[in-house]
Amino acid sequence: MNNRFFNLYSHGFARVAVAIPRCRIADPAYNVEQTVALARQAAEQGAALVAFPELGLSAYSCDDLFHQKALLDACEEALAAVVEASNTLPVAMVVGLPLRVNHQLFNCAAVVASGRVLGLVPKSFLPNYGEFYESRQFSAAECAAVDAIELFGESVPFGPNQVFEVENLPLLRFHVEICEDVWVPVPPSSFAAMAGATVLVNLSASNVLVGKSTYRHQLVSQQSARCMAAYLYTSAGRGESTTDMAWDGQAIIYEKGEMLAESARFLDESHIIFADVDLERLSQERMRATTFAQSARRHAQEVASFRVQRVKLALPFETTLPLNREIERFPYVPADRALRDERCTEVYNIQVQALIQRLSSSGIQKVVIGVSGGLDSTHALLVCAAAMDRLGLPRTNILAYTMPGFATSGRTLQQAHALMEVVGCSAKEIDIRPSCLQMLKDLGHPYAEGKEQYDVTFENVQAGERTNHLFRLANHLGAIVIGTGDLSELALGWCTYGVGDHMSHYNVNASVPKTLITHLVRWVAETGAVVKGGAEVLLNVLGTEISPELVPGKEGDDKPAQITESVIGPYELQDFNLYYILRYGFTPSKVAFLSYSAWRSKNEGRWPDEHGARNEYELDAIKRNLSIFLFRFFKTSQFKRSCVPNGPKVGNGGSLSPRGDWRAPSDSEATVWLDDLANIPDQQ
Ligand SMILES: Nc1ncnc2c1ncn2[C@@H]1O[C@H](COP(=O)(O)OP(=O)(O)OC[C@H]2O[C@@H]([n+]3cccc(C(=O)O)c3)[C@H](O)[C@@H]2O)[C@@H](O)[C@H]1O
Ligand SMILES: Nc1ncnc2c1ncn2[C@@H]1O[C@H](COP(=O)(O)OP(=O)(O)OP(=O)(O)O)[C@@H](O)[C@H]1O
Ligand SMILES: NC(=O)CC[C@H](N)C(=O)O
Repeated sequence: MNNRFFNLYSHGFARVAVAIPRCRIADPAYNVEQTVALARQAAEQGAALVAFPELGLSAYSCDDLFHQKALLDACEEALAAVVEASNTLPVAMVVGLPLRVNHQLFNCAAVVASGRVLGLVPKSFLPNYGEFYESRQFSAAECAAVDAIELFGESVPFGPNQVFEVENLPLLRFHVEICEDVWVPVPPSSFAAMAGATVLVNLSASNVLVGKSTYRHQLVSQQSARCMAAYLYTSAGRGESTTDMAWDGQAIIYEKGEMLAESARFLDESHIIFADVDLERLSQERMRATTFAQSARRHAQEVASFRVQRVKLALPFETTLPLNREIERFPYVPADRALRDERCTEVYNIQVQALIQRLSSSGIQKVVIGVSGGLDSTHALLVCAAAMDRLGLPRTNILAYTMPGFATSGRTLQQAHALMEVVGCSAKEIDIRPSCLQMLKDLGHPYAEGKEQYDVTFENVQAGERTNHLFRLANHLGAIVIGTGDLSELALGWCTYGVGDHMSHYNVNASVPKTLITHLVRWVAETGAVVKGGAEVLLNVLGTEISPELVPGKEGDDKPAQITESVIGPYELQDFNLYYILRYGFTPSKVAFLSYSAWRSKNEGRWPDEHGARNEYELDAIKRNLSIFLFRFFKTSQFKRSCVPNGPKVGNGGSLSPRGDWRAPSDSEATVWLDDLANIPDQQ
């Protein structure tokens, strides 16, 4: 078995931990015991990094006891014990202690790994207001006159501007700051991020006050977002002095503005939280947002002052280590109900606003749309209806046509009529078969002579005739043609080029993926937004097998002969692939690992609650469908995307417009992506 594939470290992730030991004031021997026990837990879980609270080896609330030699000596002994333990624990530890340097006392973080102190980081900003008196006992980092000290017989780098790199996991580069450091207008970690740190660690004490927990979340969320980094936050807990303050022991981990883990607060015992941080995603984000580098250039002097300390860790690279992080099945559709409702409202608003602007600026008040009774045209029709309402125009200004061809089923035809009626648009039916037959005759196609040759020409003649009718109707009636093709179809090249459903005057669906369209239509059915009393017909549309209906089924069979997803793969998998490849540029093997984490069992993870069929996929199915995606996306479909109609970008998952999000050559090879499939085992 290929264990490496099933190991999160193989895919640019790192497991990190934040630990909050129960402490005793001025009792380093006790505190180090608790600390090492938690570090052991972190190592057992395969974590590469674990952070402990500010001044954790002594306790934060020692006040003037910090000037007692016995306590300071004991803290150094405790640090030596941490170093000793690190010989057998393959995890980098960041612990807090008071440290004497040149007759001054510093509030320090010690970074310990592989039997060494890699570096010592003094606190830059000492709070001395309100309940804090740190300047009474400590000196700030800038007061230090040295950049290294002798400790345990070795020279150890000393200073705030240090980045620690795990050599055999080079994306893991971390920086350490201490509590108040992140509360100032420009925290030291901002410069560290620009100097290449992907993980920012904060050792805090932070007494608890009402509202403080929320504020810490805001700080950490913002700092991680702005720095495009992970942020690990500790605070002191049970055992600190309550003479004048109280402590809640809050641990939180964020990644680029998103919370990954949070501890309970006010616990009596030691506790630890873990998160699997996607370092590769952070690296990709920084590469894309080139203003990150511009900011680094503006602060070049400070950024250049960072020193890098390196260490190798004996991490569990070869074992199975599955991801312990929620990967949503539907990257475009949040499982959380409230978030989903918010997203649906927002997407409609964006699409409607975009169409309104186009109609207003062109001075055109009517739209032409082909209504098939399928999902995409249903959604586009709903957007048109909402736009007409907002413009104060009658819905009869939507000139909707259903155009049965050789393979249109009774079910979709009936659905199309029911839909147009419930929307209240102007509704007509045009039989395209005579004009298609004429074209097939002109082409000399065998179907014109009664032969059952259902090839791509046969298919595209129908798609083309529909488009031809729609454009000429638009000329004739003073309207624009509204496109319906969605993002997923464009990704896979699943549309008829040029004279076909590829073209329109304005495509409201251009950047909406199929899985989201499904939810938008369901949302309208549930909420009664846009169409009152339309639930039944919308649910029927949702319950219809997705098919282009271009090839007739068997005589008397009302089922479509073409099932789209049996050709191009399940949309739920292809949308997953699309999101991670388009948005983050991940390798196919990483996408497969994520997809496997999300889709391997229908009984794990959250589902959008009203979701219909619940599927699960084995690794071979994930790999097979990914292969279809890669070939179609990279090798055969870009020419269709190089010229697409105008249409709004709706989400950060990206659009495929060559004018915006996706510029790519139409004649590229797909080899590098297809070759990477070899890194995916066929079985779990
Ligand atoms: N790299 C390239 N650069 C420029 N042109 C290129 C090209 N590769 C092919 N071509 C040309 O393009 C043609 C292929 O493109 P195209 O004419 O579109 O035809 P094609 O992609 O072969 O067929 C359209 C497919 O989309 C499906 N479809 C159509 C309509 C709606 C839906 C739906 O469910 O939504 C699905 C339909 O079932 C069919 O399988 C080739 O015959 C060739 O002439
Ligand atoms: N019978 C039809 N009558 C009118 N327009 C049609 C018909 N079939 C297809 N079209 C037009 O061509 C577009 C593409 O067809 P396709 O079958 O891909 O879309 P759909 O049925 O709306 O959605 P989906 O692809 O999700 O089933 C439709 O959205 C519609 O605008
Ligand atoms: N230890 C500290 O630096 C505490 C100060 C910080 N503002 C807090 O309350 O979290």
